Parts: sequence; structure tokens; C-alpha cells
Amino acid sequence: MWLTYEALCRGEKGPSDKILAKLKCRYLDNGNPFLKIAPFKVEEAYANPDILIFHDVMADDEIATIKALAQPRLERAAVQNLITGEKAFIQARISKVAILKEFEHKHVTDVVQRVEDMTGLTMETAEKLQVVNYGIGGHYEPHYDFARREEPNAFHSLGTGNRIATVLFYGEQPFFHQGGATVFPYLDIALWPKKGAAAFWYNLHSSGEGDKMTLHAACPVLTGSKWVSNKWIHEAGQQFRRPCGLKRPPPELTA
Ligand SMILES: O=C(O)CCC(=O)C(=O)O
Ligand SMILES: [Fe+2]
Repeated sequence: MWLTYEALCRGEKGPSDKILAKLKCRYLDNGNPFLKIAPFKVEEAYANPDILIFHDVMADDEIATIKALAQPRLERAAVQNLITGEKAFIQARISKVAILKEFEHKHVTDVVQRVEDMTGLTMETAEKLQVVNYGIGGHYEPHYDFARREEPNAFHSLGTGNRIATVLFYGEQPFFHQGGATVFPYLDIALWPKKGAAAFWYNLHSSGEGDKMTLHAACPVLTGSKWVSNKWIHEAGQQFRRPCGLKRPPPELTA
């Protein structure tokens, strides 16, 4: 897995032609009348699990607002200690983060509403927008966004269940292919950040179990700087939007 992670970061590896041949680009309106006029431009980066790229979903002025709000509040990123639940600083995650509230600025409100339109999922139980800046060498080693079986208390205090899905907006990319890709080592794919685009995937199977294949990483930035904004969407409130499936995935696909 580690060698694949590194090779993907270097741009040396990608999915097979057989997999690529099945991927499509399409317009998406989710049945929303407004979106019939201005549908999202969606590119499939992988199918099953579906990893989607939404193009042009954050405007330049929105990106500028988000950066300006976040900049003075950036703090070193931490992770949660699995046992104590406390904040810990680790070498595996080097970046600076700030949290923005939805009502701080119209641009943030609009972006959060857009995530709802893109995904069809409710934002009522989602975490606040997390803005991340990676400088040179900044990275986040392979990890899951969801709480695994052995961490049942990870999101306990939020009371909104596990992280069902992730939306990751790209606000600035390192110079072309000079690090900073979001890579999925089990799927052999690298998403090269593109300003204004966003990646979306479900972290959980429809059974509610974690999807092992969603392991991903932010590759070290080699030149320039990388900005992303994450919206982590939770399970609570999605029961009519993404109903549970009746089939359980095989144990080797869960985590
Ligand atoms: O910055 C990226 O490309 C991915 C970030 C990420 O996976 C995370 O913050 O959980
Ligand atoms: Fe992540």
C-alpha cells in the first residue's frame, strides 16, 4: 500500500485502461429545477466505489473570501487520539486548518448550500467547513475519514453518527503535478487538484459499514501551496436521501 501511495503521488501509477474505459462525464441535476438550467459538470474518477469530480463548483471570489476568512485563524492541524480522544499533533498530518461557520459570510452559506445541491444530502448534521492550507512538504498520510469499527466513540460527542461522505473543494493547487494530489492507494487513482473543482465520495457502504477502499491521502506539496476546504457529511438525517441497503458488503471491503 505504501509503495502504491508514493508511486501515485509521483504520478507514476494510474488505473488500468479497462477501468478508465468505463468512466464517464455527465451533467447532474438531482431532479432540482434550478439545476435543470445550470447542471453540475461531473467527472467519474472511479466507479464502485464512486469517486466523483465536480467541476467549477467554487467561484474565484468565493475562494478568495474563504482564504481571507481562514488565513488569520489558521492553526496547526491535529488528529484525535483514538484512546484518549484528545487532540494530537502527528508527523502524518502536516497542514494548517481553520473552521468557518456557515453564517460568517454569504459565500460560505452559498458553498454549503451547493454541497447539499451536489450530493442531495442534508447539511443539518454536517461538520462546519474546514479550510486547510498545505505549504511545501505539507501532507496527510493514508487515512480514513470515517470512524472505524475499533473507534466507535470517535464522533460520539457530535451525536450525528459516522461520516457518511466527504466533499473536498480545491482552492489552490501546487504547480502542475508538483505534489499535492489526493490519492487512493487501493484504487490506484490520483486526483490532481484543480482550482474550483471538488471531489466527492461516500465513506460508508449503504449498510453503514466503512468502505475500506476509500483509504486516501494528501501527497506532499513540492512547490507552491495547496488550499482545500472539506465538508464532512454525517449519517443522521440522510435516511430518506440515502436509504440503507439491504445487502451487506463482503467483510474484506469493510473497515
Ligand atoms: O487535501 C487533500 O487532498 C485530502 C485531505 C484529507 O483527506 C482530509 O483532510 O481528510
Ligand atoms: Fe481525508
